[in-house]
Amino acid sequence: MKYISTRGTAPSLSFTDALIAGLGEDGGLYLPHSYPRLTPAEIAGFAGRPYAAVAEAVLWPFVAGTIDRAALRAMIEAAYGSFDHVAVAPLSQLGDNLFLLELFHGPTLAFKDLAMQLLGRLMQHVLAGRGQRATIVGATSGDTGAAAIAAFQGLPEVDVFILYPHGRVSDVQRRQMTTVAADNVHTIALEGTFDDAQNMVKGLFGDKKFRDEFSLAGVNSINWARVAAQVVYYFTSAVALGAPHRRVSFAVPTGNFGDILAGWVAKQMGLPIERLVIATNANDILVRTLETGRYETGKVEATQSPSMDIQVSSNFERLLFEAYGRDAAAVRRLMNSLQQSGSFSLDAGPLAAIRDEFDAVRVGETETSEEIARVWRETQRLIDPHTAVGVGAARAALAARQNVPTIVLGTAHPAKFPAAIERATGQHPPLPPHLADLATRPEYFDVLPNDQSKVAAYIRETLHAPHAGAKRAAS
Ligand SMILES: Cc1ncc(COP(=O)(O)O)c(C=O)c1O
Ligand SMILES: N[C@@H](CCOP(=O)(O)O)C(=O)O
Repeated sequence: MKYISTRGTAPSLSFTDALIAGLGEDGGLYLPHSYPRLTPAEIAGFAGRPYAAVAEAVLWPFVAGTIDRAALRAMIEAAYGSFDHVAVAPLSQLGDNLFLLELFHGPTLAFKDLAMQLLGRLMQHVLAGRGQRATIVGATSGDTGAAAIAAFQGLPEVDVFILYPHGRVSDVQRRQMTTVAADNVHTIALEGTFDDAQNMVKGLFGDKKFRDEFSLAGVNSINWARVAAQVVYYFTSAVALGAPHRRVSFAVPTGNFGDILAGWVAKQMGLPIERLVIATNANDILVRTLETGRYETGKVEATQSPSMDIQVSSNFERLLFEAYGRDAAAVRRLMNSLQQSGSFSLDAGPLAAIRDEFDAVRVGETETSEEIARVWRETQRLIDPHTAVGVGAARAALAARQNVPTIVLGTAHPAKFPAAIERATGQHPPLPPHLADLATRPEYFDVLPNDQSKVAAYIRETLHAPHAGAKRAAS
C-alpha cells in the first residue's frame, strides 16, 4: 500500500515512511492510494472478538509489507493492554437507540490514547529498526498532548515538544502534560490559540532545513497512522449493534476532523454507516460550511469543551481531496485561498458529495450543560462536555431517523473537566487512582510567544543543550 499527499507534489510513501514523516513535504496530508475493502462476512466475524484482534484485522491491510504481522500483533496487544476496561472501548446505552462509545479508558482518559498508545510503539519499532532518532513536534488543545507525552515519554529514540494554547486548556489537561518529568518531554505554553499552535507545527515542518536537521515527526492527526488506528472502534461498536446486517449512525464531537474522518474511512472499507454527524461547539466552522458551502475562519471562542475550540480543521483537507475526486490541484487552490484570505468556497458537486454522507450540528454552551445534566438525571452517568456536544447532535440526528441506532463517541472522561460537570450536575467526577495526586505534582513548562523563530530557537537550544531536557519547575 502506497500513501499519497492531498497536495499531489510530495513523493508517495510506504506506511512506515508516512508514519515517520507525518506531514507531506508539500504541506499535504497522506492517505492511502486506495481503501482496503472488508467483506460483510469478515465484518460480521468481528462480533465478540477482542478489540486487539479486530484492530489487527482492520490495520493489517494498511501496514502489510512494511512491518511483520507478529510484531504488529505484539504492539497492538501491548497498546490496548494498558487500558482499564477489558473491552478497551465499551458501548453502553443512554436512551432509545442512543448509545455511548466509551473511548476514555486509556492512560490519559481521552480517545487520543486509542491511537497514540499504538503510534508510540510503531514509531519506536521503526526508528529503532532504522537506527534513527526523531523530534516529535505536536500541537494540542488539551488531549493529544497528554496522550503523546504518555506514549512517548522515556523512549530513547525521540524527543517530544508539545505546544498548547496558554490558559486555554483545563487544569487537569495542563497538569497531565506539565507534570511529566521525563527528560525527553518538553511542554510549551504558546501565547495563542490552538490554531496558532497547529500553524506553528505546520510552519516548522514547512522549513525544510529545520525539518531535516532535527528529523521532525508529527503525531497529530495529520499523521495517517493516527486516523487508521481510530478506524478500529467504528467497526467494534457498529458490529456490537448488529452491523453489517444493520446500519448505524455516528455522532462525533469534532474539532480537527480526525475522528470523524476515521468513520468515513471505515465506511469506505465496507462498514454500513447511515450518517456521520459532525458535532461542534460554538466554534462551528464545519456547520457553516455544510450549510453555505463557504469555509470561513473566524475568531475562536473559548467554551467548556476546550479541546474543540478550533477553527481550522486539518483533516477536512483529506475529505476535500476525496470530494474533489482526488484532484490535488483543486485542493492546492482551496488551501492557498485559506492561507491568503482565511476562507474558500466549495464547488457544488463536492459540497453535495459531502452533504450526502455528513450532517453537521452545532451545540451551544447552554445546551451542552443541559445535556450533561439530562444524562446525569436519566442515567446517573457523568459525561464530559465534548461528549455532551455529541449527545446533543445525536438527539438531533435521531429526531430525523428514529430507527437508526446512533452511537455517540464519548471522547473524554468527565474528570478532565470537573468545573463543567459540577456546574451542570453538582457532582464532582473523581480522577482515577493513577492520577489522584495530579493537583500536587510539580509542573514543568515554558511559556513562548507565538513566533516561529523563537519556538525553533527553543527547540534547537533544548536539543543542543549539554543536558538536553533538564527540567525546571515552573512557578
Ligand atoms: C475530548 C475531545 N473530543 C473531541 C475532539 C475532536 O476530535 P477531532 O479533532 O478528531 O475532530 C478532541 C480533539 O481533537 C478532543 O480532545
Ligand atoms: N483536540 C485535539 C486537537 C489536536 O487534534 P489531533 O487529533 O489532530 O491531534 C487535542 O486535544 O489536542
